Amino acid sequence: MVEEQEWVEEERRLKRVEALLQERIGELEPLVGGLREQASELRKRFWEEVTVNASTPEDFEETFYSIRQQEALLSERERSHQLRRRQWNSLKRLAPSPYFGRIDVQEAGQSGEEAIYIGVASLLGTDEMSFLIYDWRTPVAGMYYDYSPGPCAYETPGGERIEGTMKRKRQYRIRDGRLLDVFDTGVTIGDELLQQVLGQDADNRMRSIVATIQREQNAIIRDDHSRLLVVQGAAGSGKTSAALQRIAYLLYKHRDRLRADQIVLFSPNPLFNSYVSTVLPELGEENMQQTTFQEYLEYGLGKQWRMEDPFDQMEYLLTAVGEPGHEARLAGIRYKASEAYLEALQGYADRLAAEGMCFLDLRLDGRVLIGADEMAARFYAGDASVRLPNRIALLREWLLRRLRQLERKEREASWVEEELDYLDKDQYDAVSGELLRKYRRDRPVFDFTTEYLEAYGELEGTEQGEAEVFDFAEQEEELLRKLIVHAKFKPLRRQVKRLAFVDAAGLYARIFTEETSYRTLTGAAGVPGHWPEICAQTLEKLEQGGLFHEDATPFLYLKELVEGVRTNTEVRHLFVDEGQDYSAFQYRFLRRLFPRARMTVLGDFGQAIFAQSTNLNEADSPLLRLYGEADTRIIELLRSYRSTREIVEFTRALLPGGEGIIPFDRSGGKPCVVRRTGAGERNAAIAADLAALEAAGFGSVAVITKTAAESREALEALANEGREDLRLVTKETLAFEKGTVVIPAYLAKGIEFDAVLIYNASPAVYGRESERKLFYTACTRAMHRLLLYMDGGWTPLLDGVSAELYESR
Ligand SMILES: Nc1ncnc2c1ncn2[C@@H]1O[C@H](COP(=O)(O)OP(=O)(O)OP(=O)(O)O)[C@@H](O)[C@H]1O
Repeated sequence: MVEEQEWVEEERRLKRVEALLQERIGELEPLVGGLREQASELRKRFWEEVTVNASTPEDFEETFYSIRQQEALLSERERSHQLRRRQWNSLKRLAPSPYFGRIDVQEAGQSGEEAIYIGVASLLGTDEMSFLIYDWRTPVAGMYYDYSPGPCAYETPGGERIEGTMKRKRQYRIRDGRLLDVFDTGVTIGDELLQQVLGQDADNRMRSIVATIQREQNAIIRDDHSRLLVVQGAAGSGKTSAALQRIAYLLYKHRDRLRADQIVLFSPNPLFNSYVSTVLPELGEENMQQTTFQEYLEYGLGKQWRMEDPFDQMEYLLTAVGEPGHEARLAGIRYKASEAYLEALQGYADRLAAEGMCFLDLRLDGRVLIGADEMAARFYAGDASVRLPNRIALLREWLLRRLRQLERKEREASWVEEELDYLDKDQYDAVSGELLRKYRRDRPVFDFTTEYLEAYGELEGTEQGEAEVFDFAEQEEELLRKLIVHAKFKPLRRQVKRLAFVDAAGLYARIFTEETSYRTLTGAAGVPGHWPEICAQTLEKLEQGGLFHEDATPFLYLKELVEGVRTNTEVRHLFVDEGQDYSAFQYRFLRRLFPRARMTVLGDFGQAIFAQSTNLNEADSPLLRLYGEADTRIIELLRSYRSTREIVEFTRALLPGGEGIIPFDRSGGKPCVVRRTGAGERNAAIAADLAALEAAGFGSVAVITKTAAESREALEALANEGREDLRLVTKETLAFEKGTVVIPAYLAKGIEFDAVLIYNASPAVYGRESERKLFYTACTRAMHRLLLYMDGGWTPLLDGVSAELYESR
């Protein structure tokens, strides 16, 4: 707290700022409403104000200018409405808590010092020159996060370095215009304030953290130079928070050339999307585009594949341990995630330039019209130096031409005759009537035959009029034949245009059938262990029209090597959250997909629960190779903010190397290990604890299970204990809501709860070393309370944890 005199001054200043804010809001309010009405009125009356007359060239010109003038007026109104509205919005956002920080800085060579107040938007004084509040994203405000009192510096937008001395650093807590606290702070940004913020209950939405951004987080937010920024951060260290503030920063800094839709965030699941969706709007920015990798795969591969999603893959791996084929599947997943496999596919595609392309027959009612062999012959007769996708495009053009020829021939086929007979009168009339109408339009029809000939000639591509006089009925039949065949060939043409004549599945399947040729592809690296079994599993799945999750990206990649690459050059910034869950293969894929984007990857290898995970910051991480070390920056976050000190001390003991994780000093009870005999007693204990936690005011509580199957089991068991109100979260759940939920660990990733109850921490559930990270991920979701239940023995994963770090009951 500060001296009384200073408090009075701060209050006085706050009042002044507030008065100004209210005045500005009052001035803008009618304008914002008024302009919007004017613009919408103008839009409604757009055509009334325009004189439309096209009788003479002069009239036409006048009409043209009249439209242009209206258009210009409208867009000017709309622009100024948008600008005013933005100003008004930011003033409204400032009003309840205009600023949260202040630094007093004396620039080198200047005598006086300036008090720089920092808030979520800027506010100019009445002179329109001086800043009463600086937006937290301005360069000068950056010093607030980067320095403690003493020498400081910042870089102007022009790149000039300004040095000075920070004389004071102060924090405020202002709510609804009332000054609640003022702290002068030293090294870190107000531990007191952070204590208060972190001590609050979990929201059903992520919160903005601008007032308490820590120095190491600020480095992530304001990194302007790296092509690839990798953040390896412990659970709860603020990676997702920093990513969202970074997006807000980028949108502010590059506001004249970067739009929110040019930023894409890949998130772990749809539920997470809803969890983070309010942060940017709270900061006055639009949300970026959000997607999951799975969504992209579905878009890229279309609907014809029954694609396994990552959660089903995870369920299989967790539940089928020890079953035949499990190990091979795991080996397959790891191999298919690797750069070696990506390179093998490239080699395979290169070889296809000379031989081995697979095509699919084009068939009409089961009859081969153009055979795969014919296509292959045509394909390989072409110039071998032309790139594969271009050769496919040439083949496509050839196929379309061939189809046109075949279509013409087909008109004489007997099935057409039959179809003609089956045309009912209505269809008949409709078809011929439609045609005739088309060609008679705007013209009085005196000579039926001439009309007909014209239409016919046009369709045939021949000159009309040369032919002798036709019998109409005969011609009509010919025309109908043409239409019938044309309609019949339509799906074939569409198929060809969509390149469906390329047998992508066959090409992919080949890799798993020809071991010898495959070995030559992989060179010295050879194929992974369990190869014959991996082949059998993959082929079986493909034959069923399915695709394992681990095959989806490689399959799409191979398809694109052959058919042409899809890229998105609009996107400028790509954010990958839970980055440890992406494979080296997927990173290479993403880089190719967004060639003009900078990438920010945030993750925690301690939470690498998927089999294809990537270690983000180890010495030979594939991420370092992605853009090269010179263009890559790695930042490590070790301080964990989410959980109490006791929870962090407990959870870090679960991880080898976890000692490096530093808890933020916020106290709560120790984690509690509850041991009961038998599932019935365990469930009763959970139900009783849930009631106690809710009664204690914890609004967001999660019973975390290992799998979806266990979640269903828990839901039923707890319902039998009288808790029929619990909500089950599944991979289909789209919106995150407060309350008490039952959720599998892998869906709780990235999300937090006031209290977490580990449904069953017995060895039968968490018995394997490979489940350590999943267990760790589940436990680290807790902010204030962590309880673990077991019947019978302990999970061996707790063996290394000192008994001092938890309570037993
Ligand atoms: N500087 C900060 N000030 C206030 N709160 C913070 C700060 N940094 C992080 N937090 C809070 O800590 C919690 C964890 O943050 P976040 O979810 O961003 O961490 P994470 O590293 O993405 O975690 P995980 O990897 O476990 O999902 C959130 O409640 C967040 O608001």
